[in-house]
Amino acid sequence: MIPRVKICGITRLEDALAACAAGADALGFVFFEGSRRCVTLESAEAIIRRLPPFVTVTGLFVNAARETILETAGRCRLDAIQLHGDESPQACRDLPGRVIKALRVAGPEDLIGVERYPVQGLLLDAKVAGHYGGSGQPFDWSILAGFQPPVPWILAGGLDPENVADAVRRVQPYAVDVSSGVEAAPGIKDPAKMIGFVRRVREAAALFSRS
Ligand SMILES: O=C(O)c1ccccc1N[C@@H]1O[C@H](COP(=O)(O)O)[C@@H](O)[C@H]1O
Repeated sequence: MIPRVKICGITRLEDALAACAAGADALGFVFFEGSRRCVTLESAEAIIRRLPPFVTVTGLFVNAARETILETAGRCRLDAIQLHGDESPQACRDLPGRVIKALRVAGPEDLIGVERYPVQGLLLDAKVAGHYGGSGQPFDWSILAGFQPPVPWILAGGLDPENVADAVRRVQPYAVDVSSGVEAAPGIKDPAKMIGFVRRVREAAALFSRS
């Protein structure tokens, strides 16, 4: 299977269109004021309105109020909601539509009990003190040996064009999610890095399927 690619932390229309041209399957918008990639509702709405069809739009939230998420999801017509804070399984259940729960991972103990989350996808990001995510740090992928959650899972955390092929080959996720690794500066994407990232994912998956 070829992993889907989500490029997260979009703040500008030109970056969104470059990500789509590079072949991203999904784009992510960070609605968390503590992030250097935070986008306003108005900007996100304006960008999303200009996107081509068949590119999925995800909104990222950190411990946000349900009403805030619902309003943002409605106005931006989000296809999926990514919860990147300390949201409980019940908070995930209380949201409509497709929900992705992000988990911060440092060791095998962080993978225990993931089946409690009633979501359509799980995202694994590095656990880094002082960060809810987007740290640009990878975690030790070897802890994923034998990881078989009941829903599709997404690998995130410190991925970039140099390491993503190795990641895909080693852990075979449903999707990969990248933010820092394809940036020129926080919140500013680098078109060449996005092209390289998508290409490496597809090449790695093609090689894997032939071996
Ligand atoms: O990007 C952020 O600033 C951010 C803030 C708070 C929670 C999550 C955030 N980003 C997400 O974290 C992962 C990994 O990002 P990176 O590739 O290591 O930079 C990804 O899903 C980002 O969208």
